[in-house]
Amino acid sequence: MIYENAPAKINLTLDTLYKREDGYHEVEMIMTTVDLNDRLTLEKRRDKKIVLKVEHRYVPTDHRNLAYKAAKLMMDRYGIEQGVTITLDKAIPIAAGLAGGSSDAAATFRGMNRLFELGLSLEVLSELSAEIGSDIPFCIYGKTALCTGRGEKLKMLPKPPAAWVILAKPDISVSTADVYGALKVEDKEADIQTEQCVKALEAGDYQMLVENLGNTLEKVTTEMHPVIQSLKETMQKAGVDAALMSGSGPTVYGLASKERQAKSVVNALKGCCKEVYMVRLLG
Ligand SMILES: C[C@@](CO)(OP(=O)(O)O)[C@H](O)COP(=O)(O)OP(=O)(O)OC[C@H]1O[C@@H](n2ccc(N)nc2=O)[C@H](O)[C@@H]1O
Ligand SMILES: Nc1ncnc2c1ncn2[C@@H]1O[C@H](COP(=O)(O)OP(=O)(O)O)[C@@H](O)[C@H]1O
Repeated sequence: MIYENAPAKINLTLDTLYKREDGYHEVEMIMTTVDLNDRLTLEKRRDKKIVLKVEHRYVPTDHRNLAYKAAKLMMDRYGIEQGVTITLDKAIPIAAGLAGGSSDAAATFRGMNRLFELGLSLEVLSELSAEIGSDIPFCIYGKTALCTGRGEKLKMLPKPPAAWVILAKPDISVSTADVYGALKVEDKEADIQTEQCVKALEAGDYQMLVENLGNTLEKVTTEMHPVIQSLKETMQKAGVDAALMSGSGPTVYGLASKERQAKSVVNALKGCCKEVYMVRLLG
């Protein structure tokens, strides 16, 4: 039996450059992992089936699940003659902008590689995984990276300085495709400081980092769901060092350097958001 951890990610930056001929957006974004993890176990089966066990109302257990897709792709590509039972224990909120499904898929790629002793490098897994999702290559490594192209081209970066992350997931689901679909040129007015953010990571400068977070999709999703703005304001009033929406949303995260500060942000969110997590940056 193989165990794999699937950590959530947050976007420190997300800049959309232009819409490409293939319908995807060319992006430039810095992502890092946080200590909120789905857990997976993988076991071989004698038949050729992929059996996925997940106890969650909104998570499919068939070919629509990204972990299922990852297992199927590995079996087809590497001619694996046995099947696999994957047990998935979800902790990351669904359709939240935290790449839960992508991270599960990445963990499945790594797990299948180990279970069937394929000896593939993370680089090979990362390249293969781009066939089923733009965020999965990043999740294969699960560290801190500058992601370009449609998100699949990676340049690894130093991990961010230690900090607490408060995640607030409002009770709504957001489709990534809908958010990208609603993006207009005017939404790009916000200047996203990718380069400054890279420099802050290279210098290990927390203050510089929190001053240079940004996400072009925040405006788009906030127009659909104004609750995002109010969560951000609640966090700011409670004294976070920075607050931002992650990915296509709707999760808003706040960064805090001190534990006491993070706890008071969690308290301030009571009553306005049911799903709140206080975790650490992993990077
Ligand atoms: C916004 C981000 C930021 O990290 O994440 P989430 O909010 O989903 O966590 C990603 O760009 C999401 O990546 P991922 O969720 O893997 O997207 P995919 O499955 O590849 O694509 C879903 C849909 O989003 C749109 N899409 C995705 C990526 C991209 N660079 N441009 C796009 O326009 C396309 O309409 C595509 O059909
Ligand atoms: N392993 C998975 N975990 C969660 N959702 C999944 C998974 N595989 C496929 N999905 C589907 O993908 C959608 C978005 O998944 P998720 O990765 O949680 O969101 P996001 O891309 O915003 O981080 C969900 O609505 C769900 O139906």
